[in-house]
Amino acid sequence: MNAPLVDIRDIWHRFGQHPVLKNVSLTIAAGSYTILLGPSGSGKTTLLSILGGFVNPSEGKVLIRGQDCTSVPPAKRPTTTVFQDYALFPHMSVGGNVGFGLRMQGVDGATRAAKARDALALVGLAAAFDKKPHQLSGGQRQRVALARALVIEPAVLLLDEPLGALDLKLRRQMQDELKAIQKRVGTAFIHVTHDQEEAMALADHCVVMNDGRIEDEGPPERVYARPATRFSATFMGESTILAGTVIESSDRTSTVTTPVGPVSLSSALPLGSTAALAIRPEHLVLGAASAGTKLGEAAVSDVVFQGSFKRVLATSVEEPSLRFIAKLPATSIVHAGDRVAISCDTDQIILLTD
Ligand SMILES: Nc1ncnc2c1ncn2[C@@H]1O[C@H](COP(=O)(O)OP(=O)(O)OP(=O)(O)O)[C@@H](O)[C@H]1O
Repeated sequence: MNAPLVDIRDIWHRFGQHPVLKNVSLTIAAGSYTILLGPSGSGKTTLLSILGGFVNPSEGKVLIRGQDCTSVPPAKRPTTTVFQDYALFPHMSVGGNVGFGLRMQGVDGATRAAKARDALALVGLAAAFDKKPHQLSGGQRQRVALARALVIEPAVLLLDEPLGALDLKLRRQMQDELKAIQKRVGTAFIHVTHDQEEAMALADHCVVMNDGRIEDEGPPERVYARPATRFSATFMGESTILAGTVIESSDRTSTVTTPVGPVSLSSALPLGSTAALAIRPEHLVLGAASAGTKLGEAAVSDVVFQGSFKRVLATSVEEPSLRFIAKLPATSIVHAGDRVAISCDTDQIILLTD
């Protein structure tokens, strides 16, 4: 197997007494798009700052291309960071901004201008070379920041909430562009966000962080379909969670008591252990009799039309603290106040390990 481009080993980080990263290890493959996803305070930015050389970890190592970079200052390591506020120089032209890093490296003016033009072309802004940052839109300024980072050809590009300042529509547009640019240049991107849709749209490799630890990591399709933990199942997309105890177990099957009655699974689990089951919204069936697992009756509390589908919230009649979250076709006829039978395809029940 090829050595990873970035190898993060056993990182702990404390601000004062407070540990914000707790034994984080992670490898990043060359050419990959990695998303660090997690709620506010989970340690994403701290990890990115350690990768960029802005923060020295309390313990652990960062190797880039096999070299120990843990204590190497930002300008001397093969990484560049794109910050959320872009940090463009307002008095300098777009071309000057993009060529700035090369100027710091002592590259001559003609080469700088040529490389800055190429980098601007790469992000679709060739015509903006002589403009000033204030003449550009938010999305364009974001692309200038990206060109400025890419022009110095880093091995790893670090992006801290790069789309955070954009409105939702532009944000989704820029996601497509970011992904296309990353594939074009082939540089490894490591991108911090708390937006799970952004993670699913962009990542080859998604790292779910919670309270200073990595909860789950893998291709977003895998993290979504088979989340490793309960946190991952609720943070990367939504789930209905049923918690219970294993009351029957054989070589290949188990039965778990849940607030809505016993549920059989095709996995062997230790008798008496606790289990959490997650069901994705698109796998819940409302109303119509289903051949799958019956989950009792529920009262529909809210129906939200979302264009291509309806998001339905319903409260279990058997266990009022249990809330079902379902996603139904936009044409479904369902109203708040309806009482419906709930079921799901047994094969789609996700067993969570924590
Ligand atoms: N310079 C600092 N001094 C003290 N505590 C800090 C410092 N920077 C971050 N923290 C704390 O470390 C924890 C992790 O912060 P971090 O910014 O890494 O999280 P995050 O997941 O990136 O969150 P957000 O999405 O809000 O930026 C938080 O509890 C934060 O308050």
